[in-house]
Amino acid sequence: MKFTKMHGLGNDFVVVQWEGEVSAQIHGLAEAVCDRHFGIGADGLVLILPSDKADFKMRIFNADGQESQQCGNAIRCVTKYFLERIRQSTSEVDTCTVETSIGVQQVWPKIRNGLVKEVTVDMGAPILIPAKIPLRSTLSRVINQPITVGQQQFDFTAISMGNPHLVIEVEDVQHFPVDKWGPLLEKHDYYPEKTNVEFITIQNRNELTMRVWERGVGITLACGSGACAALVAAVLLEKADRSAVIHLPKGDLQIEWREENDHVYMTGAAESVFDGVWQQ
Ligand SMILES: N[C@H](CCC[C@H](N)C(=O)O)C(=O)O
Repeated sequence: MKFTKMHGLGNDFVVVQWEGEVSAQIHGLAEAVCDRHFGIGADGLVLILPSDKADFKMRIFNADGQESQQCGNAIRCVTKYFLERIRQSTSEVDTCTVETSIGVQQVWPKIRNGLVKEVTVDMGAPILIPAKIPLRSTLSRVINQPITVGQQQFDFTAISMGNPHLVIEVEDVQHFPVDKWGPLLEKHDYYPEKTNVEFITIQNRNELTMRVWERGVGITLACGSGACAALVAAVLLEKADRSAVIHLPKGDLQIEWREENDHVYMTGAAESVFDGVWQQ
């Protein structure tokens, strides 16, 4: 199986232009290729498939083998792959559409000398209704509500970007024990399908810093859908404007939540690292 190793701000993926049907074996394959000692090593396996609704279809499988509904960093990577290797676009600005489980998403890359350096993605509208996240709550939406894990109480905001997120504002995210609280919150029984967990410190109304514990992966260097959820949470907390830069350990994402259509737009880099062949 030919693959391309790619990443968005260090959130890394094995990208495969998939031929034929996707069987149940895909879960075991995802786990095997993502293993950082016995496999290729990645946060996820991403398939590029034909689509009758968009230029192509993307499916994302976490390192634990489970499929997710959404992956912002992966959309930027597969857009780069599609435009450079499939369409072989030469224009400075192009656009294409990606079918994901939330529908058809439009993307706008910046192209220099035939190479895609940065991509803007329409990540759709945030979902706040608990039943659609899904989240066990009798509230109409969960903003800054208490959640307890291991005798520790946090205030959290619950958002879906197609995949579930739990956002907590902390004093100093750079020194926060993400590895201690992330796994407990990921599996909290408020979230029947588990959740991605974002910890944020808000510097000002247009700048915040985020670290993430991803569902089915653990600590990753970046989470695109998580950065969208973090901006939405900061706006709902009335501590941020609708456009802000999100600082992640290895780079920034620009996130904008537009009033006119309620959609969240994410802009950031995407890189190819190497091509390879998976023997097993
Ligand atoms: N772990 C996530 C999928 C990957 C999302 C993240 N890598 C992104 O860039 O959005 C989940 O289970 O929903």
